[in-house]
Amino acid sequence: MADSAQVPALVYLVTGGCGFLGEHIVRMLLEWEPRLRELRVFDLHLSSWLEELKTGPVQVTAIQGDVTQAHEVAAAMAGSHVVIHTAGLVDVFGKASPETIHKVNVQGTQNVIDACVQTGTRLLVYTSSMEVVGPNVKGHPFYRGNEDTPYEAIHRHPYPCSKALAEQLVLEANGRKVNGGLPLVTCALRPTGIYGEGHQVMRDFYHQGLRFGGRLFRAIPASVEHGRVYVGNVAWMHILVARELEQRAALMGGQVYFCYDKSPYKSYEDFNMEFLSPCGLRLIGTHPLLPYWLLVLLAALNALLQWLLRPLVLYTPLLNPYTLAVANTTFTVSTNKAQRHFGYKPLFSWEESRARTIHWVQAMEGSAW
Ligand SMILES: NC(=O)c1ccc[n+]([C@@H]2O[C@H](COP(=O)([O-])OP(=O)(O)OC[C@H]3O[C@@H](n4cnc5c(N)ncnc54)[C@H](O)[C@@H]3O)[C@@H](O)[C@H]2O)c1
Ligand SMILES: CC(C)CCC[C@@H](C)[C@H]1CC[C@H]2[C@@H]3[C@H](O)C=C4C[C@@H](O)CC[C@]4(C)[C@H]3CC[C@]12C
Repeated sequence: MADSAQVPALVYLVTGGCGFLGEHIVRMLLEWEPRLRELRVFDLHLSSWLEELKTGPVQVTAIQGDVTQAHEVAAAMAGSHVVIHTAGLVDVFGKASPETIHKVNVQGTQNVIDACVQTGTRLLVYTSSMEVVGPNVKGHPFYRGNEDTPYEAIHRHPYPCSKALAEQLVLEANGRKVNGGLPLVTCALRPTGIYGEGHQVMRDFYHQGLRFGGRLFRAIPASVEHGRVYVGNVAWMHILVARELEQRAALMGGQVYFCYDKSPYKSYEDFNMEFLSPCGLRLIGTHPLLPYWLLVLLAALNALLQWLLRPLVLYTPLLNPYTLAVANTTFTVSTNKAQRHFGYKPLFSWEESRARTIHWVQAMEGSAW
């Protein structure tokens, strides 16, 4: 790779670069990677904001493509030095079939690895997920654990299954010889629940609150901790890993890192209220308003309705047996592995992450603000 002197010589490829996380990675790379010569943004759906990025000093190349098509991935990758593979089908609501989720998340990742080998791209950073670990099907809590905390990772849902398989492929590919004879260096980042500007589920909660006259109703006990991390800090971790991976290949190659920052440990709903309260919404109840057994029943009913209605319409409510189990199981991380291995410190403080997210909610269309 090019010398670390500020010669803009590097070509980066970001798959899924138009998604929620991908957009933050793309914008941050342009701001924080002085060695960047060309940034290739590969996505199934290209966003219009890419156009405004094309006027800067770095060449931004938008590539409409599908990670499930090996030849498209290889063509996009030819001549690139680093690939950040963040494209994925994030579906825990039953919008896509299990086969499609597997195809995009697992076969798509295999195609990225194969393209690295074929084209001689040596550095691969993969966006994995906390869900590779848990919560598991038994609902065991993971309380402020780290990358070495023992936990029974057993999944049935297609999304965590696909992320676990894909992560395994990426880690196993570390050290494989790429075209030219040098070894591939890979590593996987595992964000917990990401929040921040552009977060679709936060948008959904906000609009649901507006429909209920500015009220949301507590469903999950406040004592259940759910790990959250600011999107800007997740993007920053990707940029640091990509930057350090070659120099620290022996230490970082084949490793996994949870994504973390200073966001507080709270329940999923209480955490959301950090942003939604200043935008005029209230969370009703200090305890869940419905007993848990009734929520389980409603979630099961939603699953049944989804199945019955599937021939007619796609019914994908937020509440289903899987989302209820994830929201209702403590899963939080406490680690400093990323700091020890590649000097990560969050770029955004909790106060700044919070302020930016609130500002985004307030600017949302239909906002009560
Ligand atoms: N959102 C979270 O809380 C969270 C948490 C942990 C991990 N992740 C992981 O982070 C990554 C990004 O997630 P996100 O929340 O930004 O999701 P997103 O849906 O906003 O972004 C995913 C992007 O991938 C693209 N994509 C999907 N299928 C594709 C295909 N076949 N070919 C090319 N591009 C395709 C989409 O068009 C989209 O732009 C995913 O891999 C996800 O598993 C997300
Ligand atoms: C029970 C209802 C009242 C609340 C439903 C909330 C539910 C939609 C939320 C809760 C937790 C969320 C997941 C969690 O933050 C982490 C991830 C990992 C990531 O890889 C993909 C997204 C996902 C699964 C979040 C999806 C939305 C969930 C389930």
